[in-house]
Amino acid sequence: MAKPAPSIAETPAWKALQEHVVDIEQTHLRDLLSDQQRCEALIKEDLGLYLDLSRQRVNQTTLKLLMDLAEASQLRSKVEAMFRGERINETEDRAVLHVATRARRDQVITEGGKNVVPEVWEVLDKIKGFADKVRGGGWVGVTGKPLTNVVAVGIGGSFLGPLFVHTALSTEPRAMASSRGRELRFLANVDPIDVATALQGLDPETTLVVIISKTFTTAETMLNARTCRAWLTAQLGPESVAKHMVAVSTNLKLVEEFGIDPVNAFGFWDWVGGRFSVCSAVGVLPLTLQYGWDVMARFLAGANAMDDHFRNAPLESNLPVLMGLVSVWNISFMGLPARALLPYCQALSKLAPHIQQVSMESNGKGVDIKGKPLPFEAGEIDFGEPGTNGQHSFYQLIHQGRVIPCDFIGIVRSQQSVYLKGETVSNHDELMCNFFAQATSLELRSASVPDHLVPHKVFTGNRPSLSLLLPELNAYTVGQLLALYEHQVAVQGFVWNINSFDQWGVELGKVLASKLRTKIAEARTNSRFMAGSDGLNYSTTRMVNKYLAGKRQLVYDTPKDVFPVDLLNPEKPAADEKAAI
Ligand SMILES: O=P(O)(O)OC[C@H]1O[C@](O)(CO)[C@@H](O)[C@@H]1O
Repeated sequence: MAKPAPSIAETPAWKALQEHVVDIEQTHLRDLLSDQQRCEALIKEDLGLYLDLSRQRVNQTTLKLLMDLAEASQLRSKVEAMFRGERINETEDRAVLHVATRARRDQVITEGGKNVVPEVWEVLDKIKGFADKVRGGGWVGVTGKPLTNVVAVGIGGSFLGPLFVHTALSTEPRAMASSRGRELRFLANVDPIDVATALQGLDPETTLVVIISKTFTTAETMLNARTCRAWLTAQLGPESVAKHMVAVSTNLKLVEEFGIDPVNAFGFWDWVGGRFSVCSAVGVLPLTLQYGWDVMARFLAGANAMDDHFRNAPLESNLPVLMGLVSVWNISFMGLPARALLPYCQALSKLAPHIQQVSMESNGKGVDIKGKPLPFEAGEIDFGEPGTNGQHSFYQLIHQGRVIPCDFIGIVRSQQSVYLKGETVSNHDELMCNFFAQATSLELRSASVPDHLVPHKVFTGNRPSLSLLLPELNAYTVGQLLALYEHQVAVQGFVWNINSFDQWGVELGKVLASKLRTKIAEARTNSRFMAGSDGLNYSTTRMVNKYLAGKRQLVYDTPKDVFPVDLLNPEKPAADEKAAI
């Protein structure tokens, strides 16, 4: 039997980095920053992006050792295997080809020996054709009105990426112009409050509902889909589904069973992971309906440019590779498992929620790709908020509490320019002053204060961060940014030798929720509280009974086969309240 490959942690490259930590710990970041040559070596410019890694606790030796680690982990060949369509998602026996969803029409990317790019473009052309019709009034609702509102129903990867891109574009002048008079909303949470938020004020006659689910089995999405269907049909009749509901899925059979004409379904493939699916119909359909094809074509081109860079640029100047290796350094060697994503741009307010899923669902793993327990902790704890809001929230901890590596993201030209007469600087310059100041203040050590306040006011500094400057935030650069972070996460996983493309950890919760659904339905149907014999532990049984007793009635009213219109009408009491009156 072949001897199992040694863990990456047993390689000389890993051990050399462990030993190197001692050297770095002796050097304060302020001193590292005084070496201009070092700084130059750590500032990279490509594709119009400016990446400054000089505020990381690394020197040229660290970089060299990280390159050795890349070599030891066979990073290059793993990246190639991904682009070549090999089944690197071993536990699901799937290729990982989200890069194909933004391939140029003339590119060749194969899966199972077949070029998949023509199929990708078939769907993109279908999206363009459909969106042009809806936007141009060639596709109207059952009552003949144009469909100006879109509600995208989906969760996780079928929600967070599209929301991130929508938020990034909704204030961009060109995208704003092309979306005038249109509205795009999202419905993700199975909480009926989210239904109310998503549908409130919308007229079903002018609303198109897009159900987005890779599997078309996700419980939350399917209940929300049925709820939206009930909302539409209650007011427009069952025939409205054909005109007001379309779907995005890999499971076209279930789409049809749901009642959506397969002609109005937009497919994708099992080789696109949910959290990497923004550039498939998952994101491109709702976003093209909102912004038009030209905008979305630029978004795809931006992501594609970053893919080319990731595949071809030398490791030493490869932006996602460098970001990935530096984060592995922070997490696995410097003992800094968290990272704050701090865009100085309100339009990037949904970057952190999206990257949380991309990163934490991908790399939150405890075993290597062959199933062997990892001798180190993989994964990164990601969180973030746009500056300057974050400064007035959690930055205190970042400055004087725990050490959290920060990604500062700044934009050279704002989407929205304001410069008031009498002000020293423009509003955007004011924002960017904070961007520059925050990165600098994390590196400094200062103590010029009265003695008794020294312990409180001292900044130990020496806190790593990176800065990324984008020339502007438009569809193209949003595509670049998305792909940059997707690939950074892949680099981490390749180095740790884990499978970044499965997500078995989220399955148990789904199974238990389903079991509880059955139990709660039984309790309500039979008008009885749960007993210890119901297969749930004491704690759960007690809390569920508290919940059941807390409702105004243990047993439901007869369920409604139409949407409770009063949910969206504050004038009328809700159904539960009526029952209690
Ligand atoms: O698109 P689907 O199949 O509804 O899945 C939604 C999400 O659920 C997950 O499987 C787990 O939460 C994600 O990976 C996925 O993005």
